[in-house]
Amino acid sequence: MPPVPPPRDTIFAPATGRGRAAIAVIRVSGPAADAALLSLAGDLPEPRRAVLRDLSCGGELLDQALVIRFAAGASFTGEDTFEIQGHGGPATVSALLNALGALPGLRLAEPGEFTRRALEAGRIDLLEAEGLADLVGAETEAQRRQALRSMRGALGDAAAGWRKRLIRARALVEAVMDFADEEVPTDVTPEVSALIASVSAEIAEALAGAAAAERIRDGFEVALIGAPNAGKSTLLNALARRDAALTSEIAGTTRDVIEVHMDLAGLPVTLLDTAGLRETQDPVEAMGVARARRRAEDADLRIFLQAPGGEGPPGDLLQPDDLLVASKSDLPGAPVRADLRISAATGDGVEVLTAAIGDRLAERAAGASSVVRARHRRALEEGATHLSAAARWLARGEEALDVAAEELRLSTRALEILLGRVDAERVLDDIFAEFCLGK
Ligand SMILES: Nc1nc2c(ncn2[C@@H]2O[C@H](COP(=O)(O)OP(=O)(O)OP(=O)(O)O)[C@@H](O)[C@H]2O)c(=O)[nH]1
Ligand SMILES: [K+]
Ligand SMILES: [Mg+2]
Repeated sequence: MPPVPPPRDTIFAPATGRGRAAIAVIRVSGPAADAALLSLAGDLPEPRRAVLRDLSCGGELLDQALVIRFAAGASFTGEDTFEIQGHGGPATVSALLNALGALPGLRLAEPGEFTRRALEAGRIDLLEAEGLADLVGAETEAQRRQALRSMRGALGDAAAGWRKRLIRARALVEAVMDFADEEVPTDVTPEVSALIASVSAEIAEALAGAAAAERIRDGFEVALIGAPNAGKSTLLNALARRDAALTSEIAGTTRDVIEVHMDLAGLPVTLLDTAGLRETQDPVEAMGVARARRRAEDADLRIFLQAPGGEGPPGDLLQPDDLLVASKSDLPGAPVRADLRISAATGDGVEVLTAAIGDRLAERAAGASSVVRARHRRALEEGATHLSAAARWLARGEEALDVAAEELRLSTRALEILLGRVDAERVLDDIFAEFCLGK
């Protein structure tokens, strides 16, 4: 006899954020959900109907709340589920959570556990779960749009289509192999080659937009660089609208890289304030300068600041798209070669600079594909590698058909890993660690 699976816990968690609020939503899912609702509300309402109920525990009234019940098979998790839309005060939420925790078979959910159950029940697939995690975490407009596309299956649909074509390609190759010594009815090589070429081209196109998509998800890095006292930290504070970095008239004030996260024209941006670039005998400042160079090199965009009479741009750090900014435009001094002029002290030109940064990043963001995670990119790169190997073996003719078929199988497998149809367990913990409680 197969071992009997242990009875599944019924899980509950607040689905809305902590703190004072008009309404808090608490979600409950699992086999004991109906019994729990019956005990709290005194009856079992019809599914998918919002009903007002007095919720009590041991004769004590806890809240008057809206309750919605979802039956197994017609809920997000696939299980019996109900939601309480109660009053949002922290004490009310605590009282409801305590009451739920005291009921038999109920326990607090782990982060992401509702979504995990939805995935296990086949209500959503791995890529949709990832999109959902991104949507819950989305802080800017570009992230919201991208996550919503992921959640609605943008990459999943494409990958499923590629997989189908590659399975056909492999079936064709294997059919020829089965005819080994007989007359092959038709030459299938042109169709197989065409299938491989078209899928390869589409994967290559998706991969070309991966870097931009990953940036939209994780944020673009923009580094402020320049000589000491160019006004980098003062500009950072002006852009962040808060005192994020120390500023002073002493050259070499900033040492560590200071990061400020912000929403710039709908795009997620991490601004980096860095140590002023110069030769220095001070070992700690020298470490700061080395760090500044490293981070500036890795950043998506560099803003080089030059104050009147200040040092010009270093030839080795700047790239064609970077911005040259003349700083402290309120001060007299010989004009320097620059894309624009700003004064962080008066605020002059700061908005123009923000717009220029936004334009440059928006141009890059426009090239984004639906390959939003490193996991997706690696799976597609692997698939593409096996596809080009398959194409090479196919070109060798009949004696290499079995190797070509094997390479086609491996590329299909890479797509299945992407889709979460194989090997999903391995990535689940990473994905669900990102979720907040109650999702
Ligand atoms: N007049 C004027 N002074 C400025 C402006 N921006 C910064 N300053 C002054 O210039 C000095 C240096 O500014 P910081 O922001 O510390 O310069 P920094 O580039 O971060 O310097 P390090 O961290 O030492 O590399 C401070 O005294 C600022 O008040 C500006 O737009 N106009
Ligand atoms: K300074
Ligand atoms: Mg500074």
